[in-house]
Amino acid sequence: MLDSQISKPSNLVLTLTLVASILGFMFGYDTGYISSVLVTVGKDLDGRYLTIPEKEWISSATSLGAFLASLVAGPLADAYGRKPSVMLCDVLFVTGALMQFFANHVHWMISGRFVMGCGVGAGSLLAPLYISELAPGKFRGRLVTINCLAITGGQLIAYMIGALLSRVNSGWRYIVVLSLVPCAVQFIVILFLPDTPRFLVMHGKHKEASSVLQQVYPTASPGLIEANIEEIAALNSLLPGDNAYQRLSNGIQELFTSPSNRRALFIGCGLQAAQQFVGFNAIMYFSGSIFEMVGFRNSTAVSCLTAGTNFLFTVVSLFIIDKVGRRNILLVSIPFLILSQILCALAFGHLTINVESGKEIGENSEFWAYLVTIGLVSFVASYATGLGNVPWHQSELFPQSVRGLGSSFATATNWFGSMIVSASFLTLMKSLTPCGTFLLFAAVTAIPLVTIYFTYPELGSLQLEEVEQLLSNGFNVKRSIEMHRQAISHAGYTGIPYE
Ligand SMILES: O[C@H]1[C@H](O)[C@@H](O)[C@H](O)[C@@H](O)[C@H]1O
Repeated sequence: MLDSQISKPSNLVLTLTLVASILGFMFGYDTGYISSVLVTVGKDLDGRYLTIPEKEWISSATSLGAFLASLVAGPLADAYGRKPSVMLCDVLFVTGALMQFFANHVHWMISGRFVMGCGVGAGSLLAPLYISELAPGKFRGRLVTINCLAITGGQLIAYMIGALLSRVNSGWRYIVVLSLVPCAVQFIVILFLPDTPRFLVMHGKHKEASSVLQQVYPTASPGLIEANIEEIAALNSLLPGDNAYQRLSNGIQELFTSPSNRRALFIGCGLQAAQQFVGFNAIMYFSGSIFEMVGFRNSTAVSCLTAGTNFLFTVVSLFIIDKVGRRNILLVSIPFLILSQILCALAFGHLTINVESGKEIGENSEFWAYLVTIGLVSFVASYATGLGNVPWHQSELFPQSVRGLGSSFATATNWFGSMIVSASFLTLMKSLTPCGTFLLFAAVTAIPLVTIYFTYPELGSLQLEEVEQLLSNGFNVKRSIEMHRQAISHAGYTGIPYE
């Protein structure tokens, strides 16, 4: 009802979306700069070149921290608030960045990446949660996706700065320290912003919650605002329990015992696992190293091509996703992803590469090096259009009572996958050869293609309660496609999933 009162998001909603999206930007920046750091760090740590396991540890420490933090971030945000949790992320970002900036030993660098990773993981859960709880239903889908743009935008900027500073002595330390700027901005601005109405109601602060809602819906009458507060309170009390711990354990029980929640969890975690196990972050974290191996002299600059493609196709995805549908976009983009992986494998098969030294060896033809580049760019483009974006719409899978918890599990699956891929990529390249590694990625990518075909219904145009109903007695893929078709042919449909 409240949604009909407004035609555009209020200033508070826009400001908060932008400020919360700094978490997405930090996610992108911190995971993005490692690609150039790995090739420019030289002998700055422990006075010698990094070994393969050290490189893998430096990149995967962030994913490990993020994995652990994403498990606790949901309950933490429920206990202490979204706002203090975001501020805690900033403290972790700053501590981690300073540890890396001053690092002279590999273990300090790894520890700094781990601490920073804790902030990245918690932030990857908090940003969509903060935005979706404050945003009016009819803008929610689009506002949440601004965070996805911030992630890939952060990665692109990290790559560009990496390329600019690649010839500067110890330039990598400046790339790291620059990340302090957005955190500081976020920490200061968020001090002046409120927590979400849902959190305030959860903690009995009804007066504060009404004042926030009034800023979200400036023209709504006090009566309507009151009714909304009661609605939020009723939804909050769906999960029984006298304290946060009891509600958490009841929530876990509900998530695993209700058939519709179990299916939602299967889809949410499955999509996030697919997003990572197709191997995309092997490119994101190691593209500098890959381009160096195939013989490009300015590998950090060439890497900007992949980060730029990722950003560009995320924009494309945002414009078409609601019309085309989440399911269709995946079913069309994943076959292109597989073809691109096979192309990379084929091209790598014609190059002589020493993964250990990270340098090109032998008489390699430029043709195959360019073909690797084309393969990688089309890998990134097909990924960004579908798998890079769709899994982050995870919160629409779960009913309000277990939304935070369900999203926590899905986010943790994402970081678990990211950790495994980044910790094993160079070892796989060495033991299976680059050709074998990309063939393995192609084989792995075929699994989600088949699974999505049989079990992922089209949810883009459904109301939240309809999602729960749809999943209650099966995956109902056919029915969901029919419902989506009807919704898009319906004149008033705007393509916003929560409307
Ligand atoms: O959605 C994001 C995005 O696609 C990033 O480029 C990628 O590095 C992340 O792992 C993913 O979660």
